[in-house]
Amino acid sequence: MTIPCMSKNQPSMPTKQKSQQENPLIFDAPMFLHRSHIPSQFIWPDHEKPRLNPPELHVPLVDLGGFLAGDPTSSARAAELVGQACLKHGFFLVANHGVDARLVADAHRYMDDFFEKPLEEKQRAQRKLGEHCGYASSFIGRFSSKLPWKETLSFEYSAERGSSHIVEDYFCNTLGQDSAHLGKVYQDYCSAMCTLSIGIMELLAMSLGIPRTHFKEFFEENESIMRLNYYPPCQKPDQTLGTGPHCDPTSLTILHQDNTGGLQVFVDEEWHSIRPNFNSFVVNIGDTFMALSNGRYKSCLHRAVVNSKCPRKSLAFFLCPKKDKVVCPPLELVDSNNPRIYPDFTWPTLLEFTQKHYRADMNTLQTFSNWLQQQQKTAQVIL
Ligand SMILES: C=C1C[C@]23C[C@H]1CC[C@H]2[C@]1(C)CCC[C@@](C)(C(=O)O)[C@H]1[C@@H]3C(=O)O
Ligand SMILES: O=C(O)CCC(=O)C(=O)O
Ligand SMILES: [Fe+2]
Repeated sequence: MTIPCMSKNQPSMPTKQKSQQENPLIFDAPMFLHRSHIPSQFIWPDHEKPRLNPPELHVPLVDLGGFLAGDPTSSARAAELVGQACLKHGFFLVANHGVDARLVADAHRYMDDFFEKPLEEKQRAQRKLGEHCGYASSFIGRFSSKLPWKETLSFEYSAERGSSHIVEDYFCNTLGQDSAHLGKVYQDYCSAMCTLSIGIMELLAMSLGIPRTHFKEFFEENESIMRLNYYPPCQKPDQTLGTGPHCDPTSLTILHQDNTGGLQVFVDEEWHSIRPNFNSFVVNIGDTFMALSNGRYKSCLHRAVVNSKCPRKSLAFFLCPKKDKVVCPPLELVDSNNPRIYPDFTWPTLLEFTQKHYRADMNTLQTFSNWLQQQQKTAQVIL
């Protein structure tokens, strides 16, 4: 399958994973802390460098208490707030969300357990080129420039019947039995995120004026991605980024950031910070939901900045539909005034596009749509 040359975002083509010794640039953050400069691969272009003290974005705080208790008035109010946020920038906060505070605290605490392990232990879960699960340190070998100042651990969560131990099994099989406690916490955490996501999907449907079970049923057996983001302190935080500007290609992101701060959203032509709030989750819609809403709601450009004082941690749960689900907006959202914007696709096709052919940024969905239609034309010519 020939891939038309992508923009500069095209990741370096998959090559044999270099061993630690062969790879001249290992992102073992403490190594860099005592150097006066950071490696050039981590220095971002001037127009993308973070600015000091950005304005704060006042993101709507949606209280889910009444909705979760089944109160119709509170549910309608919550749906209205969600809809207003999604028409503006696609970001909102949820409070009284029903997720156990101890579980959130453990999920953060256990991140330290993992990311403070010696590099060779973390590399037991080394992410392979072209795959989306595993441990990655700054994506060395995957991208050749604009490397993010972060380490990540990503793994799959499935709500399908019979997959209730998928996260625990991943930790045990990948990191060994002494990481079983990590697997248990993140299994429970992902299960709580799944429940919260399905509730938010009801509110999104209500806000779009379609049956409240529509998206709930679409995502019932979701096969989602959990990502732990660990941003080590950086001595030149004004020269690099923890996570580059992007829209999430996924459907819905439920993010919990620690009290350090660093999440920024691009609204009204300017980067805005989102103040940390340990008792709430940051929720944003992604490209796949933008396609499901036929473009009514926009997935929003965001990024993460780092600092020189302390590490920053965030937990991102990316809701994704079951592999065989076709991403196609409900008929209520398509008419002569609102023609289809994006082609039908399945999530695995978009995911593979971001893992093998295109570094997710602010144009992923449109670039993917163009690529998919080109592929389909090529296939028709061959047949
Ligand atoms: C499907 C995904 C790809 C990324 C992780 C999830 C959702 C967000 C994507 C990402 C964070 C967008 C910015 C670029 C990226 C490479 C990163 O910085 O991690 C993206 C993730 C990825 O491709 O691994
Ligand atoms: O760490 C953050 O605050 C944002 C991370 C993010 O956007 C992502 O992982 O997609
Ligand atoms: Fe993101």
